[in-house]
Parts: sequence; structure tokens; C-alpha cells
Amino acid sequence: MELDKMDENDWKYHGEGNKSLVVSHVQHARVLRLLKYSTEDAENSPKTTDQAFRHIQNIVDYSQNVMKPLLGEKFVHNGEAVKLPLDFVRQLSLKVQQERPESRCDKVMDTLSGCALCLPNLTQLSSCCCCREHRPPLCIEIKPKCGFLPASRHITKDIKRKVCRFCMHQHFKLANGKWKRLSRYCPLDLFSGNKQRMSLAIKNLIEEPQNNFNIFKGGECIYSCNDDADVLQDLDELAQHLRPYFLPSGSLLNRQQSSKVVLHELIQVIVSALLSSWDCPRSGQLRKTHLSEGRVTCEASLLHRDLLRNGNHCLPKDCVLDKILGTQMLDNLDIEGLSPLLKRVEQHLQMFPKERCRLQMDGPYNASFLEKVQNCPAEDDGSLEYAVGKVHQYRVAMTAKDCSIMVAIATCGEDDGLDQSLEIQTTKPRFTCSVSILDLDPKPYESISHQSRLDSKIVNHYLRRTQPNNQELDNLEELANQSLFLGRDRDGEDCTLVFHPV
Ligand SMILES: O=P(O)(O)O[C@@H]1[C@@H](OP(=O)(O)O)[C@H](OP(=O)(O)O)[C@H](O)[C@H](OP(=O)(O)O)[C@H]1OP(=O)(O)O
Ligand SMILES: Nc1ncnc2c1ncn2[C@@H]1O[C@H](COP(=O)(O)OP(=O)(O)OP(=O)(O)O)[C@@H](O)[C@H]1O
Repeated sequence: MELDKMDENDWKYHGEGNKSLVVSHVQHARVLRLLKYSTEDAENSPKTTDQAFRHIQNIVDYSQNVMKPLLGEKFVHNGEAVKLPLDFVRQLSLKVQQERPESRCDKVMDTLSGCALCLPNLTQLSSCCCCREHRPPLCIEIKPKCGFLPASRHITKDIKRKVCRFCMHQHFKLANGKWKRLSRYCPLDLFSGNKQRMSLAIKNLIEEPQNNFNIFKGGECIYSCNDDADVLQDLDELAQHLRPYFLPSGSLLNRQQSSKVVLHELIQVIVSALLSSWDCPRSGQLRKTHLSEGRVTCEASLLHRDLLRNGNHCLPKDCVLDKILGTQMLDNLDIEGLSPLLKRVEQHLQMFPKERCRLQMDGPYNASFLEKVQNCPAEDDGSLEYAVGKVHQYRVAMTAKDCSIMVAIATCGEDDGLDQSLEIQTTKPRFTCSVSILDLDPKPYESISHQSRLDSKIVNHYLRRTQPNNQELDNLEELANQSLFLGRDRDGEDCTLVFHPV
């Protein structure tokens, strides 16, 4: 990429989240990730080009020196901080504006600094993984969120040990109008390692993607949450896109039958990719990570109790889910156990503000930061160092609870070489696949206190809605929502997919 010859016509809108907007190159498998900021919060945006560059370089360092060692070399692509011509960035901003979803337009793209993060386009397979097949690659993006129930002795509300954060948060989001329907997805099912539970989790993501699920074909997003949340997802249209990948061209199945088969096959491929151990492909069954029984089942999940009790609940060691879960579980005190330690750090920093630098509260994210994360003492010895170590661990866990997984797949013929990619073995066509993790930004130290407030709000709201003894249900709408939730619970076995052993 020649930075002095940048042309906005070579780039197109690709997607965005809360903090960044992504454009992709029309020919090369590259993306640029530009920062966004809220106009009301302009004073918190980086003021000079150097500050913005430093901010992006911090993201690169954090990905490379902290998240990559924790999550695995194969999954993390840290990218490169770049300085772009300002005129190019301004033109680009104008060009993409009309493509942006309304729900994300509360923030504007940074057009002042000219700084961005350049990354490989993870919706496309790297050339070494590509087959001779000309069909465009498919890519499935999943934002899995937190995959375990906390076991910390500091927890004050027992419900947190029974219902997972995502499922409780759904009710809070519904009440606040962020979404209009509850998602049936439960992260504990996805992270269970049990293929039946995982399949149901993915089926639920497909049915209600919210901001947790997207599908790309040839780098174009073909399936995601509608901005108009009233409109249900068109699964039939999705199945038509997928049909050539999963059904032989002469298939005699009618449209409805083929939709079922195609979605079932897609889910199988995703499950296989998520469970593959990349260090020893095809031997994903060798070493396994077990979670203690009580931490793997969420009472809000709709699965049949027998399956939850008797199924296999472990992840192959080193598969992408195992890596993410292990990093999420660095948060072993829960926000309630962390809060007094956060206070210890805050008090120290109030007295000695210059210590912020030595303690690496805002980086630099180097080997010494990772050392603080990995070698934090197991027990509180009352020291500042212990408190700082736990705060750093919590922030790293937050990143892992908010990252996304990209599973890029392509069909391949009998004699295609597989090089560094992974062969997914299913009953029908052969696929090569690459799995990556994205959105690995450091979470600011300041965001921890927000987490603490949010945690109380989510839990209190959930208790008010779902527990009959909490009589604070204030209107009929709330009651309706509650019965919707209870109805879900009773529907435990309602699954339109036919599950075959995989
Ligand atoms: O706090 P959560 O669990 O709601 O996560 C936030 C996400 O909301 P979600 O629940 O996934 O819809 C939120 O996602 P959306 O903007 O809702 O798509 C962001 O990812 C946010 O991260 P950041 O503050 O922008 O770095 C996320 O915030 P933090 O990870 O910083 O807490
Ligand atoms: N390297 C990449 N290759 C392909 N697509 C990408 C890449 N990085 C990001 N994207 C796409 O852009 C979207 C937004 O990126 P990202 O999740 O990093 O933004 P964010 O603002 O940090 O998100 P969040 O809301 O979680 O804070 C992603 O959901 C993904 O679809």
C-alpha cells in the first residue's frame, strides 16, 4: 500500500463498532480501521496526530505483546499503525457516510489525525489457504461474549452464579430499547464444547444476530442484524446464498428442505472450526479443558436439562474457544471482588499521580505488562502490586469478553493443497478454514468503574423482571417481557434443526 497514492475510490465501507469504522480495499485483502469519537466527547479524542498515532500504536502493541501470547500466534493479527493523507481520509469519510447504519451515527469518524490501523482483511482467506475453487470465501463473524459463570466468593447476588451475564444483559437491553427481541443465544452453550449445545447456540445467533453474528461472502456482508429491528431475518435468502457451498448442484430437495439442510451444514462447519486445535489439527480430541460442573450451565439457556447435566462439557485444548475462555477467566474475582482492589489503586494514584506511568496503567503494553498479568500472586498480600496485577488481569479479561472470532471458509477440490489452513471434515464437501480473533483493543482503566455500575444495574433489573418475590414490576410491558422469557424456558426443546452426530 503506497500511502502517498491513496485513492478513496479503492476503498469501500466494510463495517463498524462502537469505537472504530472499517473500510476494505476493493482489490487487496486489506482493511483500514479508523477511530471514531462522539462529537459531545470531542475533548477526549486524541488532539494531535502524534497522540492519535500513539493511541493506535498502543492498540498494536497490546495485540502483539499481550493478547497474542495469551490467545495464540495463529489467531491474532496485530496490524500496523499508519499515517494517511488527510485529504484521502476526508474524502473517504464523505464516501462512506451514506452506508453507515443509523444506529452508529452518534459518533463521527476521525478525519483530523490521519491515523489508522491497517490489518489483513480477515473475511478473506490468506492466499496460502486458498483453494483453486473460484467460489468466493464465506466468513462467519461471532462476538461470543463471556463464556463462564463467575465463582468468586465476593459475589453478593446468588443469581450471578446461576444465570450468565449475557442472558441477564438481554433483559436490560430490551428494556432500554437497544434491541426489540430477546436473543436465545447463550455463550455458555457456545463455550461448552458439547456439539449439540454449540449447534443450538449458533442456530440462535443466526435467528437473532444482534451485534453478535455476521456472515460475509467474498468480503461482502450478506447477513447481519437489520437496523430496523422490527424486521425478522430472512433465513431463506441466507440459505440461497449458501446453497452452492453445501448442496450438490443437482440436488432434488425443494426450497424449504434445502434451506434446512444448508443451515444445518453451515452450523456443523462452524462448530468444527471452533473446536479445531490448531497446534495439532485433526487431533482436537487429545487434550481437553474441563470446567467445573457448576460453571458451564446457565439457568436461562433453553436446553433440555438432561443435555445440560449429562453432556460432554469440555473444550479441546488450544482451540479458539479454549484460548478466549482461558483469557476471560483471568477475571476470577468478578467485578465485586475487584472493586476494593481498584480503590486501593485509585487511592495510591491520587496520592502519587506519577506512579500511573510506572504501574503501566495506560501502557506501554510490553513484556513487562504481560509479566504483571501472568505473574500476579494468587492471594492478596495487601500490596499495591497485587491490586495492580488484578486490575490489569481484569482489563485483559474484558478485552477477551468483547472480542470477535472470524471463521473464513472456502470449498476445495480433492487435490487442493491445504498448507497452513485447516481441513474441516464433514460428510459433504471439503472446506479449508482459517480462524482469527479481532477487536483486541485495551480497555481503559477508567472503564472498570463503569463496569461495576453496569453490573449492578443488569443484575438488579434481571431480578426485578424474573423473580416473583421482587414485586417492583412497574407496568404491563414488564410483565409481558417476563412471560416472554418464561415462555422461552418452557420451549427448551423447540429446535427446527435436525441434529446428526458430527
Ligand atoms: O459492557 P458490554 O458487555 O455491554 O460490552 C460493550 C459492547 O456491548 P454489547 O453488550 O456487546 O452489545 C459494545 O458493543 P456495541 O457498541 O453495543 O456493539 C462495545 O463493544 C463496548 O466496547 P467499547 O467500550 O466500545 O470498547 C463493550 O463495552 P466494554 O467491553 O468496554 O465493557
Ligand atoms: N481485520 C478485519 N478484517 C475484516 N473485517 C474486520 C476487521 N476488523 C474489523 N472488521 C469488521 O469491522 C467491524 C468493526 O470492527 P471492530 O469490532 O474492531 O470495531 P469496534 O468499534 O472496536 O467494536 P466494538 O463495538 O466491539 O468496540 C467488525 O465487526 C468486523 O465486521
